[in-house]
Amino acid sequence: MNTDVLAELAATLEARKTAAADTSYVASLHAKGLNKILEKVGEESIETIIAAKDVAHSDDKSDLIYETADLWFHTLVMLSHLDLGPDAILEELARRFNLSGIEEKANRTK
Ligand SMILES: N=c1c2ncn([C@@H]3O[C@H](COP(=O)(O)OP(=O)(O)OP(=O)(O)O)[C@@H](O)[C@H]3O)c2ncn1[C@@H]1O[C@H](COP(=O)(O)O)[C@@H](O)[C@H]1O
Repeated sequence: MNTDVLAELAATLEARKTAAADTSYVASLHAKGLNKILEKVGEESIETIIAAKDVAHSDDKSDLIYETADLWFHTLVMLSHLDLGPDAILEELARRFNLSGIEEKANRTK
């Protein structure tokens, strides 16, 4: 797995926070604000679900890969808007290694 891609994308997203909205899609999302970013996350979530459902009727997974990439990308923009990067999420996933989902849920405080 290539986590360098996430790190490189996160660095680009950070740089785009101060870029001009007319030349950068990411900067245009930041300029429109959190509601617009969340709207895109919701839209891409639905498109990913539909693509996943469609895989059941076809061997072609290319749409699912494309839509999941759109979803991950917009989720990273959301995190960046809120001053978070993929590292925090990767650390949380790593913390859960060797912890069963049932045990993890029982230990949740929220
Ligand atoms: N990975 C992506 C990426 N994935 C998807 N998208 C864009 O996300 C948008 C989502 O597609 P939609 O069909 O929903 O877009 P849309 O219909 O125009 O959206 P609305 O106007 O309806 O809201 C498209 O404009 C895609 O080009 C991305 N835009 C940018 N990146 C990365 O971010 C970097 C910085 O991008 P800029 O800020 O544009 O320079 C790029 O170099 C890439 O690495």
